[in-house]
Amino acid sequence: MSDTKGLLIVLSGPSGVGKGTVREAIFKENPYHYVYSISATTRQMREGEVDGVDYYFVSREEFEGYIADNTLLEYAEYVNNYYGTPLAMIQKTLDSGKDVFLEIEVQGAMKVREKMPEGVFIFLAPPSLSELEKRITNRGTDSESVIIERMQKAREEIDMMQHYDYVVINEDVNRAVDQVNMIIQTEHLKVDRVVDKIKGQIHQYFQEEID
Ligand SMILES: Nc1ncnc2c1ncn2[C@@H]1O[C@H](COP(=O)(O)OP(=O)(O)OP(=O)(O)O)[C@@H](O)[C@H]1O
Ligand SMILES: Nc1nc2c(ncn2[C@@H]2O[C@H](COP(=O)(O)O)[C@@H](O)[C@H]2O)c(=O)[nH]1
Repeated sequence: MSDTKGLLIVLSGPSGVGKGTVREAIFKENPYHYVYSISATTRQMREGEVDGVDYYFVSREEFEGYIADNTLLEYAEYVNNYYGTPLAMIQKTLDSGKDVFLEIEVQGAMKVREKMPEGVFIFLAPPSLSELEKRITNRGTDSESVIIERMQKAREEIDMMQHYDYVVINEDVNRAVDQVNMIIQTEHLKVDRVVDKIKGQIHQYFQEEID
């Protein structure tokens, strides 16, 4: 257990906006500080994806078992598939002082906000809907009908950006990465977090004297 808890960072926004791209760049710059929360999903594995790295790919029955057993922090049904955040690693990682990154859609992010309002909620927005469609299409991972469904969802999701702490427009990846980094730094420096850290250090000092 660390004297300061890690930060829960929720990066959300429509499919194809670039959440994964931005998160990967941030992890590359600072590989030891962050832990990525690997979600469970019932979606078919895409070419190049690895089970246990990109997602835990499970059947609908398995996923419904997680729901029944309450082992998910949140879950949502998105374009005919379940997606959910396993709860077990989140608290353990935050207690160890590391920041946890969740990369999830909007319904799930709002559920996390209810349960863990101390998290930092960042909405990644596209420069325009036409650019979003271009990105999903060029990624080449989804059929035409799925792209239409994802774009329909995107319109609803963009409407929800006002419920986030921060909105970052991902026009240029490097600029978006800088802005997310700046948000994380700012959140780490917030008074209550710094006070908690000092309290933890003082407590540890006396603990060592007592021992
Ligand atoms: N700023 C950008 N400019 C142009 N293309 C981008 C930008 N950011 C990401 N992309 C591209 O857009 C596509 C979608 O990005 P990515 O897979 O990271 O999105 P995502 O939000 O994680 O999607 P999903 O939620 O479906 O997993 C990728 O091909 C990526 O290379
Ligand atoms: N509510 C949750 N949403 C999640 C989770 N993991 C991923 N996602 C989001 O789902 C959509 C579709 O993802 P894709 O990999 O099929 O393109 C996208 O917005 C993801 O961010 C989760 O655990 N919970």
